[in-house]
Amino acid sequence: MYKVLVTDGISHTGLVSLIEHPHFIVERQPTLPVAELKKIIGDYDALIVRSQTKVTAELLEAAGRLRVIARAGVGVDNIDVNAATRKGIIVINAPGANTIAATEHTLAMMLSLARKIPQAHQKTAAGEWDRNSFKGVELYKKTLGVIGMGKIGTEVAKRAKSFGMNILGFDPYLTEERAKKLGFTKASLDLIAAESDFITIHTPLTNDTRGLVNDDYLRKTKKGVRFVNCARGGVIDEKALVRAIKAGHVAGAALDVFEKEPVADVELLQNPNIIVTPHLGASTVEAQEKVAQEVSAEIIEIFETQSIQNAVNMPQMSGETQAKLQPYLLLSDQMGQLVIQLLNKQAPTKIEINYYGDLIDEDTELLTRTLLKGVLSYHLSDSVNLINALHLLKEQGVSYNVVKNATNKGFANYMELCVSNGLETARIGATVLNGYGARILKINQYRIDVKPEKYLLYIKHRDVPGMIGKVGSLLGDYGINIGTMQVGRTEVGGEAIMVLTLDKTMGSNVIRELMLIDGLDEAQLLELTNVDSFEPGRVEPEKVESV
Ligand SMILES: NC(=O)C1=CN([C@@H]2O[C@H](COP(=O)(O)OP(=O)(O)OC[C@H]3O[C@@H](n4cnc5c(N)ncnc54)[C@H](O)[C@@H]3O)[C@@H](O)[C@H]2O)C=CC1
Ligand SMILES: O=C(O)CCC(=O)C(=O)O
Repeated sequence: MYKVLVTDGISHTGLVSLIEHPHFIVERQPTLPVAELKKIIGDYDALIVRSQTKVTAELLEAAGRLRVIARAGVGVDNIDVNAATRKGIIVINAPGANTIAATEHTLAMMLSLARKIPQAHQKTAAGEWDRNSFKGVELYKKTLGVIGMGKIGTEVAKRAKSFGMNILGFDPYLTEERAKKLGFTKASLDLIAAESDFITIHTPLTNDTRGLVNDDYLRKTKKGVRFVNCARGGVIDEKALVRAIKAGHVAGAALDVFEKEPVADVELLQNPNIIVTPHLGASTVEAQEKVAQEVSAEIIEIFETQSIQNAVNMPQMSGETQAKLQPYLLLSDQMGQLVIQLLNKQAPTKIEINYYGDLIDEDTELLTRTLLKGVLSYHLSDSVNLINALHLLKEQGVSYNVVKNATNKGFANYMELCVSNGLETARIGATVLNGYGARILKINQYRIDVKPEKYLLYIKHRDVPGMIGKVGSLLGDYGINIGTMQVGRTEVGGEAIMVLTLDKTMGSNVIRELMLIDGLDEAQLLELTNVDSFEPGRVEPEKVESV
């Protein structure tokens, strides 16, 4: 028998297939703090949560037999996916099952904002008959800027169009053709700011989208613009939003999600031009049944047939293949993450993967998917997984090609990932060294030898004396410790690169200062999401991995 623990408010009807299944015992608990959950989690094989339960690394330490964590929804930001992956626990979600609920909530919020319905309700319910204070605006013939044209963004835009709105959409994966086909205009963020009367957010919260709507962006928006956020708190800088509303530049905002939930910020809650709901986007009977049905079916499938549909991390592999490919999986994901950052975070149109050495005799499908997932996850976040990476690639119109080369590159195994957007190309080559672990051996045309770490500083410069000292001393001035440093060049005195591993992140001000160094052409902080940051004082033993 498999024991499943269900926390948070998950639909009973949606769980019926699991409850009635002879091989499963389902037990329910209310939302529990980590300390309480820790005491019981060791008894369970699967855990089903919504967004309130925090599935932390600390909790997972106590989860001795847990094989599956199911998020009855889309965003898995309440789950430490890296910690789960490290423990070999599959994390699944239900993408798409709450799209309509979140879409309709967004429209309800937009209409409520336009017509001040919550404010009018409050006054009328209190016994006042005030017909003067609540004059609204129409959506008809207004421009709606949609930031994030994935499942929800697209559905919102379709419905807003039927209100007679003009739609401007921004998404790195939105093509002119798709926008045209749907009757929208593909726009830049700046065009959305300049033209929109309403702006709605539908992106996940990523390094790129955190604080996307900040003071700078708000300054570029049209006076009187109204914001809706039913995606993730943190994409809009709440303090900046309140400032812009108080200054009379932004007319109002409708927020379902917040930087910190439950929200307690009185500046937000008591502002007469801001309306709020407590993260209700997915809270419909239908969506809750559907997300619970989807994760129940998936849990049954995983335990009964070992097949996985919507794994957010990686599928469980068995036996020989797992042992052979395991050392390359993390590296492949890291290569994907790095290459897209080197491509200046532009969506790719073409990807080429080359395998050399021992790898050409293996079934590299899983590595290919992991490399592609690494590339796509920069923009698609939790929506992309090993199962759907190829499908999403096709959907986004990105071509990819895999080549197994009989020649070797002087290493027992070697992988090269090359990504292009039609104008620029970025390339990463890497290997797993027997006894030493993963190494990045090539960035674009330059040879290097770098162990992947959380923060990598990539610098392009002229190969002239003194460059290393200038960079090192500037970082020292900011208290940024350098872990390792590597240089690579194609010819003496020509172009060169420097790659430094850093013990902590750095601000854009440091990058700006680096760029002032004579002979330094480019400086970029590359960040890996699947590596823990270095803790000062901790000596990292070299991992001995078999290839
Ligand atoms: N309020 C609520 O209860 C709910 C909130 N959500 C949240 O809504 C968000 C969107 O969900 P879906 O549409 O299902 O996901 P999706 O993966 O289908 O769409 C997300 C889109 O955002 C785009 N994107 C990523 N980075 C971007 C950037 N920097 N600028 C512009 N676009 C960018 C991606 O390319 C993708 O097309 C997620 O964060 C999800 O967790 C989803 C359901 C309910
Ligand atoms: O479970 C919920 O109500 C939250 C839904 C959500 O935010 C998501 O699916 O990403």
